[in-house]
Amino acid sequence: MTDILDELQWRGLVAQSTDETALRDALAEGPVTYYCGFDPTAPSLHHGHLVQLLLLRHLQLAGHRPIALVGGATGMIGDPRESGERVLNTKDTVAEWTDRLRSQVSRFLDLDGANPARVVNNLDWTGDLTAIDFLREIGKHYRLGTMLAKDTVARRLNSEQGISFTEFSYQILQGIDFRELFLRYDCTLQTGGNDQWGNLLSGVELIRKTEQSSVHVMTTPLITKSDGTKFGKTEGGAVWLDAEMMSPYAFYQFWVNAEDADVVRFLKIFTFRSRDEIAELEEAVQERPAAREAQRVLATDVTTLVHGAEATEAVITASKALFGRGDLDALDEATLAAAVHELPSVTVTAGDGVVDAIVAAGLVASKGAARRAIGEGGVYVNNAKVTSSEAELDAAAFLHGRFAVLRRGKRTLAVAESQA
Ligand SMILES: N[C@@H](Cc1ccc(O)cc1)C(=O)O
Repeated sequence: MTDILDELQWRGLVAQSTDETALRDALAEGPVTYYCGFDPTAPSLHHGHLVQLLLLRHLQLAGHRPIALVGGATGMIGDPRESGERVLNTKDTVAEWTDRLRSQVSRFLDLDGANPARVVNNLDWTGDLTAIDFLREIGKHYRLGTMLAKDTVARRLNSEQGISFTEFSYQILQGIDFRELFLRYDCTLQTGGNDQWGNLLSGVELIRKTEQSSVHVMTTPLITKSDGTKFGKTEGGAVWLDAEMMSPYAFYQFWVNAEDADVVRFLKIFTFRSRDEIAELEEAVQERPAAREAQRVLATDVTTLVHGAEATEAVITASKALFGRGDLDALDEATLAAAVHELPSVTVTAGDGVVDAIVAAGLVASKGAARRAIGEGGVYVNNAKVTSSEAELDAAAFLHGRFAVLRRGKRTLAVAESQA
């Protein structure tokens, strides 16, 4: 069996760790209990959390014991971020989002078997902690100099806005969590994004001081794109894992649009494909980039992982149908709505001319160009070739009474939406 740390390093999932040799030995010796925390700062996890979930899963598949922590307590405080002080959410909101995250993370881990995952909420041990106990029993172990030197704190301290005592204290809460999980479950490894380094060490130091034990941390690198733009930025903000916040169709599109220069790196990080499979896909990128095989594997695997096989199949069927390789009539309304959601759109009334619609949708520059395109046989409504410049979008053209898919040539799409 390959060394799991080697495997994770090969995948590009490791940025830094405490004593690498000791960690490697610990992972080789037997099952290690490890954890990663997720704060309810939104109703859903996103692409950044996905990296952490994959790391948890890889370690679980290698026989180790995961704990996914949801931050019912830390979510009420807020991890200091560079952009400034957070607005506190109500306790009800935090509780609701914590529940949602709990069920989301559970889907990525095996809750049964020989090394089942646990899902815990840090409110269970932080909720009843009194201010006096917090200051006497925990606060005494924290040196102000160390706390102030933490990257995120230092940056905020030097910003115009500064940092509240509330957010400044966050690192202690995360330290308490690691110690609690160490005491309860013999958890000896915490993982997280590289921006979490300071928070991870908080627990390492607390456990060293109060339990005279040494534990490990390991971080994942920030995922970057080769063109320098931010990974995971879409029109709707983040790449959400919740199907209500980002349709599986849009989710699939995000991955299938990965650049050739990024796709192999993303396959290693976001899929469970083997070295051989990835080597083959790498060759495909070099030899047949236009076929986008690697991108399709990436998008299919990640969408299947997050939304399941059935939703993924529906997405693939829909995107084929949009481009004329399948039956648009067969798509259910929700799938079709998701599929046309990101297309340029024009609102029309039944009876409007195709020429006007494709001009308004931006598929052609002018009415003259529209007539020429139709004359050349390059305009389609719902995949049927338009044969006359006089053609109209009659009521029957609107799928589910709502959408007519307009296409210019092979690839350029728009949607005409029927006025309600
Ligand atoms: N601070 C982490 C979340 C977290 C919360 C509690 C923990 O014990 C660990 C991690 C983040 O913002 O991503």
